[in-house]
Amino acid sequence: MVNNAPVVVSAPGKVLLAGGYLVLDRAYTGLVFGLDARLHVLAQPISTSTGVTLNEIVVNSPQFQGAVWEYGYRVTEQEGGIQVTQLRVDADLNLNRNPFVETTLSYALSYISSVAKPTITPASITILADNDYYSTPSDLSNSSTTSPRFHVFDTPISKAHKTGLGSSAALVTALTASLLTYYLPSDVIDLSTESGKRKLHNLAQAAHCAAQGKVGSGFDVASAVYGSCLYRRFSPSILSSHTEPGRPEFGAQLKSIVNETDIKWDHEIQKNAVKVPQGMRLVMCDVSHGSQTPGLVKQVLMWRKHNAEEAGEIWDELHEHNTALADELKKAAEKSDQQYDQITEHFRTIRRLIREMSEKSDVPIEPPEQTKLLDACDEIEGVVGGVVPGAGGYDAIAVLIRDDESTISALRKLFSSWRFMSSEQGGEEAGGRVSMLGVREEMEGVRAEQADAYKAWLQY
Ligand SMILES: Nc1ncnc2c1ncn2[C@@H]1O[C@H](COP(=O)(O)OP(=O)(O)O)[C@@H](O)[C@H]1O
Ligand SMILES: C[C@@](O)(CCOP(=O)(O)OP(=O)(O)O)CC(=O)O
Repeated sequence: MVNNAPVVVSAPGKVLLAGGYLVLDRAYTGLVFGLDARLHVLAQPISTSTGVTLNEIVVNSPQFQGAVWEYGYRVTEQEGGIQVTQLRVDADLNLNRNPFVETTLSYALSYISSVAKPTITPASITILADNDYYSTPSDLSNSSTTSPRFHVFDTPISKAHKTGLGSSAALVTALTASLLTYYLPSDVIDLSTESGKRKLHNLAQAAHCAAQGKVGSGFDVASAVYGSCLYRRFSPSILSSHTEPGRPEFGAQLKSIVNETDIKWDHEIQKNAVKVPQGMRLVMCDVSHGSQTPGLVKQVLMWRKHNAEEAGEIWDELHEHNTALADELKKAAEKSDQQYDQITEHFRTIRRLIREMSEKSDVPIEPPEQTKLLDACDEIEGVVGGVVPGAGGYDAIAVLIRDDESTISALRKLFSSWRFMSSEQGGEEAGGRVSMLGVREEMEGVRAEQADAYKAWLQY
């Protein structure tokens, strides 16, 4: 029996410490850490005083201006699932759409109505992002003022400066999880079990790929569900042949894909392979106004295609050190006499190989400005090693450090005077600042939260 009591689910952000690009290919794995910056999604019955029509789901993201999206929904014929339509869209149809929210609603509600026949009652959904997902003015000056739990920005979400922690994957995962928990009884899906998590993973990957309009490796959704892990991707063909929401058979096809009725998903999640030694932590640093690097993946893959042998050698060597890094971290976490020299060596080799890949492909994965910054971090006592995470470029660095005040304040001091010049931005004036985010690694993935802790956002 479903009681539609308020539900809150959170999912972590991510950093791909090792395995960028390689993880797109099933032959390789990615070392991904979940982060303690979470995206929280509240689902609750809608309060009728807002003049809600019969079948309506209202989603809002109260940290941003104008971030309210209202949707109508209806059951379609021929097992098409549930069709979701945005209501009251402005004259300019593109004006205020949120493709990640809209697609996730279509996918999750279609799945829900295909596995059981619950009444999809009107609901209010609230999205809250931990502060480190976006640069706030206090980050930019590296000051240590205490900020409210959920910072309210004076901009629309499209203008917020993202710090690259994977907000859309965490949002899609937490939204999917909260809808599943809100509408389905626990004997149909229970997210605290392995099989429940697996279904959540499959459904969130399907929704995230559809919303993005492309099939990435899925490491971000995987870590949002499972937390830190060594990840091997699923075969893209699993998601290549289903129809669109609202079309005949969509609901039935989605149910079969998510429940693995015909085809088994072949992703691999190794939770046990990933550890951080006690007394160490990851630090994420954001380069404000760093250039966007959307074309990197295309260019790297094109280079690999045309230089298969050369690329293959670099990728195999990189993979060896990526997995060795994970192994050494785990070993250091499991024994008491802690020696980090091997870990430092793997970081350095990984960086050398990434630079080689950058040069050969002519893609700025670890561009010279990032090399300078990472080298300067390496000089600090207590820094074990650092890399450009994920796809690299100018946006961020990730550093493994000894978790003590002296290392952290030495890094802060370094960043406080650092002016970042990317050649793409050109000239002295364009220097961005580097700021240390408050986030660190976290092992846990998706998590059911106590609704009481979100009282200020509950309608009753
Ligand atoms: N707090 C939020 N509230 C509502 N939507 C969000 C929020 N955070 C992210 N999103 C959705 O995710 C999109 C950002 O996704 P994307 O550009 O892929 O960035 P990221 O790399 O952080 O995942 C936003 O445009 C919005 O649609
Ligand atoms: C290149 C990649 O392997 C890693 C990209 O990692 P990022 O962390 O840079 O990704 P975004 O959050 O989308 O910016 C692509 C992939 O695995 O999908």
